[in-house]
Amino acid sequence: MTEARELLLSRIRDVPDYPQPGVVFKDITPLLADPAAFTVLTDELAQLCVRHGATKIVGLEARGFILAAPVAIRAGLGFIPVRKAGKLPGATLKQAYDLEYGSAEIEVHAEDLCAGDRVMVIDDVLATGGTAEASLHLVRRAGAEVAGVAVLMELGFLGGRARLEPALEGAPLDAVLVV
Ligand SMILES: O=P(O)(O)OC[C@H]1O[C@H](OP(=O)(O)OP(=O)(O)O)[C@H](O)[C@@H]1O
Ligand SMILES: Nc1ncnc2[nH]cnc12
Repeated sequence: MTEARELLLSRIRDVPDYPQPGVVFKDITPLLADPAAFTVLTDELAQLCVRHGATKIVGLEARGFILAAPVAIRAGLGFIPVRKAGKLPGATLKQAYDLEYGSAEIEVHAEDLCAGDRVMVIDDVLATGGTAEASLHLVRRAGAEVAGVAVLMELGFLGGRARLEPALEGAPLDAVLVV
């Protein structure tokens, strides 16, 4: 493992039985509090966006926002928020999905994405893949193309990559860390 990955891994805290028994929650707040680690991560994700020819960055509420916003600035691209339902004021597209500990709906402003956009979706964790899968459906329903999905951490034992595979339609899924 590279020094950069070791640094990132060391800044992720395992919280057992949160938010429900049997779940090990991957807490990224120690990483966010360390400017060196946060910078390493931002640079790595921004490089992926450039490599995959993205023209817009989508961040997934809420932890995805924290990572995607500095990445968008670093990559020189616009940031588009995908929010939990009921938060965006304009006309939206909405998509329901299941995640490791419940179910939810996400939305995007329909006017924020359009044909010709190549969208990189950024989030902190890929667990079951439900959130990322729903976001890819939103991106395509808005008429845009998927450049890729990039996450800080893939929880390999939950099989999110396999679930996401059909929705990727050949676009890359990059995880900085696989645990
Ligand atoms: O792969 P999945 O099983 O869909 O899980 C991954 C999603 O779960 C977490 O978000 P959560 O909905 O808990 O929201 P938060 O970022 O607001 O804490 C995480 O930030 C991912 O978005
Ligand atoms: N185990 C987990 N830790 C952090 N975020 C998550 N999102 C879904 N599952 C998660």
